[in-house]
Amino acid sequence: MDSPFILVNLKTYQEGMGSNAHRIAAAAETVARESGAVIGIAPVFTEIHPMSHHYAIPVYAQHIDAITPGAHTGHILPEAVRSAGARGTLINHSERRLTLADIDACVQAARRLHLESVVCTNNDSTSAAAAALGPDYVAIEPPELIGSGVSVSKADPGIIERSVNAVRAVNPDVKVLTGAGIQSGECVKIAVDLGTCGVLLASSVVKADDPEAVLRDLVSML
Ligand SMILES: O=C(CO)COP(=O)(O)O
Repeated sequence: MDSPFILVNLKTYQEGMGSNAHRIAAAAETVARESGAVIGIAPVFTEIHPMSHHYAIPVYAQHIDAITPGAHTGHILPEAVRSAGARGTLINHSERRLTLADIDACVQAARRLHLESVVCTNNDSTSAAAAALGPDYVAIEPPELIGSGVSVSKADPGIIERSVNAVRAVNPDVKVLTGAGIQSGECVKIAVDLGTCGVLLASSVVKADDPEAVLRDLVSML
């Protein structure tokens, strides 16, 4: 198996901005180096460039828009994310839902620009639909557990298992992540044992007093 992948979404939490964001990125770099896990970070757009240039960790955008260069105002151009140094991008996060047509266009734009695509889904049917678009990753996150402090690995392992099976049946090249309430090494181990290649998480790291300790715990059982 590839190295496990821990992707930390800083969202727009106050605790994930400015110097806090850099503290989390530095912690991710340290723990990734120590453990061999791949720890990525998805900061606000304006931090993509500084983070991708200062830290030896992959940096992801939280969203891209399904547009090409031209007359659009206030959109997130995939080419701009790429040139800011992003390794990849989330697409269709629960807090930034897109139409199916736009998800497809975003996956195609990411492929064209050599950006990794992480399409977020809310159940096993949408996981299967997302896999049909051929992204690099599908990330299953039950919306009701996001930010709840209740881990999908413990509260709903069935949705992870069904999504892994659904994605494999449609396109075995697509890797699966899971998220929502992930907070410990045990949560990550359950997710990996169920066939995912890692987790997508936010609050347990972003809001922690000691993000490095939480990251170290997340990779402790791999
Ligand atoms: O939405 C998420 C990651 O993108 C999950 O958020 P929490 O880890 O805060 O539940």
